[in-house]
Amino acid sequence: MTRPAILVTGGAGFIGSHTCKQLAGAGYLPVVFDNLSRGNEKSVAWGPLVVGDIRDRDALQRAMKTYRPTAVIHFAALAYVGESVHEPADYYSTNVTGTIAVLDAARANAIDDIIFSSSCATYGVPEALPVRETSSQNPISPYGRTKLMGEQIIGDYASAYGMKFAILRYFNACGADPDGELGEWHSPETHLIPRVLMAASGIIDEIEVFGTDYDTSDGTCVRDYIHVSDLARAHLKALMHLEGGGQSLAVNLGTGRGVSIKEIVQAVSRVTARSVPAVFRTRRPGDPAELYADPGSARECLGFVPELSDIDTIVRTAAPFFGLKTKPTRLPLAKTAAPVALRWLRNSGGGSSRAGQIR
Ligand SMILES: O=c1ccn([C@@H]2O[C@H](COP(=O)(O)OP(=O)(O)O[C@H]3OC[C@@H](O)[C@H](O)[C@H]3O)[C@@H](O)[C@H]2O)c(=O)[nH]1
Repeated sequence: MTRPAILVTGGAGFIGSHTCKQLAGAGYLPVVFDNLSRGNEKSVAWGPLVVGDIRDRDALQRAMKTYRPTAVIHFAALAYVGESVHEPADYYSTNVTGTIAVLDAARANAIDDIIFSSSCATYGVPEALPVRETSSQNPISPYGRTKLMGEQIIGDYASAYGMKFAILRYFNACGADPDGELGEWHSPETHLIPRVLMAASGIIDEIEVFGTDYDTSDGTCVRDYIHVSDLARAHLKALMHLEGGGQSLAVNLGTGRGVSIKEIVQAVSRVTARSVPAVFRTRRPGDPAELYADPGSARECLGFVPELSDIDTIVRTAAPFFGLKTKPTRLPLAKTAAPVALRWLRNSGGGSSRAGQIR
């Protein structure tokens, strides 16, 4: 029996690749559509790779005509808050124009089910904690605005053209595949947990902690860290929800628990038995002091509960990718994870721009 194909834009990226692995495990064929500008070709291992840019409407059409996907999971985007402030044109072009092109291609091919990567960045500085889906969305960065616009455009397409959507608002994605087949490597790497691990392993000299004077329990920023394999599983649940005739929805994907930067540094030190050199800096512009989700809607609507998102498990799964051993664990970590990660670090220059090639 042929497996139903799912078009996964951005499937060579961090969350996209972990989702492809789970899609394949559940009997789907993930067809990755990615321009490899930030994704990694080595992360595409569970289905075909179409190298193309989401703004290239012809390439999208060709991919859909070739593989006949039954749904689209749309990850492809630029996703650095700081960069979006300095390069808004790139962000509006890729994240907004690109999303419209993906939706138009889906519509032209009678694909009704759309799963969209959104972000807690759409809420801006939250009016209350935990952040509920009904909280007002006032993004404070161009990145956050592009994601909110994406949500609104999808909503309008759904109303007018009979499409159905699952908008998933991620909190802080982190960790790595527990089997050691996939990891987190962004280039440049700006995210907290990978950088703390890089400081622990000596890849960088120290972790810079941005702000120690916030109104939080220990003065550092608090975030809701959710394991990437949990996020991937939520996408699978969202897909099955839509396939089963479920209604369109927009839900937070978080744990409901806030963790401070200091607690992250302590966890890395504890789990890897390494000291983590840290220096304290002034606040990073645009950082809300505290962000954590109310995870209730995802639980009620999708039956989704995180399973790997305690901080020690997050650190244990991510650490091998930075050449770090961890204290004994129940998780079956693959022995090959560290060399793969180190190879990625050396080759972090990234991919090519062979628009529209299908392999
Ligand atoms: O080197 C660092 C990196 C980060 N941090 C701090 O650690 C916290 C987490 O920062 P990260 O950059 O990992 O993540 P952020 O919370 O800024 O945004 C993240 O979550 C929302 C998503 O939509 C964004 O795409 C993602 O980057 C922030 O308070 C940040 O200032 C440091 O103190 N030092």
